Amino acid sequence: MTQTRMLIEDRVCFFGAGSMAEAVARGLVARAVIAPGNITFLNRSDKSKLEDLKQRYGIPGTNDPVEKEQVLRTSPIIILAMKPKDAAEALEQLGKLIGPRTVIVSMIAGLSIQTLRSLLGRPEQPVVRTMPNTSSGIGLGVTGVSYSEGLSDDQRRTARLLFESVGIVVETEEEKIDALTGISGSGPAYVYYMMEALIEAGTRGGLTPDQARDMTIQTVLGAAQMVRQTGEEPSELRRKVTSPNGATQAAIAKLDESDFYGAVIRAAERCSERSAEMGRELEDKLPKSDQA
Ligand SMILES: NC(=O)C1=CN([C@@H]2O[C@H](COP(=O)(O)OP(=O)(O)OC[C@H]3O[C@@H](n4cnc5c(N)ncnc54)[C@H](OP(=O)(O)O)[C@@H]3O)[C@@H](O)[C@H]2O)C=CC1
Ligand SMILES: O=C(O)[C@@H]1CCC=N1
Repeated sequence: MTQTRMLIEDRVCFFGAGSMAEAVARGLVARAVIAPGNITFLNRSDKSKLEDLKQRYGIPGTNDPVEKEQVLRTSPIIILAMKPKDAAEALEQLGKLIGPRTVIVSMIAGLSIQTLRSLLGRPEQPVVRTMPNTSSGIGLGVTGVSYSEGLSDDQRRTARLLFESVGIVVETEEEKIDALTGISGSGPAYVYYMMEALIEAGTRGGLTPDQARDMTIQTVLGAAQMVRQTGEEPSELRRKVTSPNGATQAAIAKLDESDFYGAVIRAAERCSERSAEMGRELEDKLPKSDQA
């Protein structure tokens, strides 16, 4: 039997098997970018999660310390997918296992390339810092990407392909990744929050929960597609909904009373700031001599 050639033939390990690792891996497998057998999930304790991932996507995983070490030693691409609070310990372990050509792809919010390399104890390791979002799981992700020096063209291409296969990629200077986190990394949560409120308003108005949900989904999808397909600015499209002295104008006035527009901007800015703070908290774990 001939095997289909995949876009990525290298083995990829997700160091961490939570929401974000699952979203990216699910997209990669669904789009036949990489064979499930060439991916490995690693976690610490949650064996049932690994079994569930194996069943749903055919991707193997382990939380056995000896097997984990073996996978980390031999994977040419390792995607860091643990929470920032767990990163220092994991990177200290990882630094002792990898070779100089292993590509480390980090999805960890706030963690700079420099701090990451210092925590690994490998100042020249090829590193790709990314900020994806969970919509990668359905091929509609947005991923910000920054590269360290020392990556070959092939390594860059493969890293880019990992995320391009599950959405759009925005290559940017590393300083902009925290700002990007405030828009696209966390952005889905703001949209879901607004959807929660719309569903609640619908049910308060007498619609069934299912009706309110379906209407809210289609409204958000339709509005996003309108911006994309018409090429018009959101402000212009909003104007077209808003009849003078009509119902929308009354609704927008209510939003303005609560400074909705300002609140969204402040939320995105606070998110970016928090991302940078988390990075500094990780930097503080380094010996003083290694801190920037
Ligand atoms: N969720 C999101 O929308 C986004 C998240 N990110 C970033 O992605 C990263 C992961 O987030 P998320 O997926 O939400 O987190 P989750 O809590 O869902 O998953 C974290 C995973 O890391 C594992 N883990 C922690 N320490 C270790 C270790 N030493 N060895 C092996 N596995 C370990 C956990 O295993 P166990 O459960 O067994 O302890 C768990 O599987 C974070 O750094 C976050 O900043 C970036 C963009 C968007
Ligand atoms: O909440 C967090 O810290 C991560 C970063 C972007 C989305 N989730």
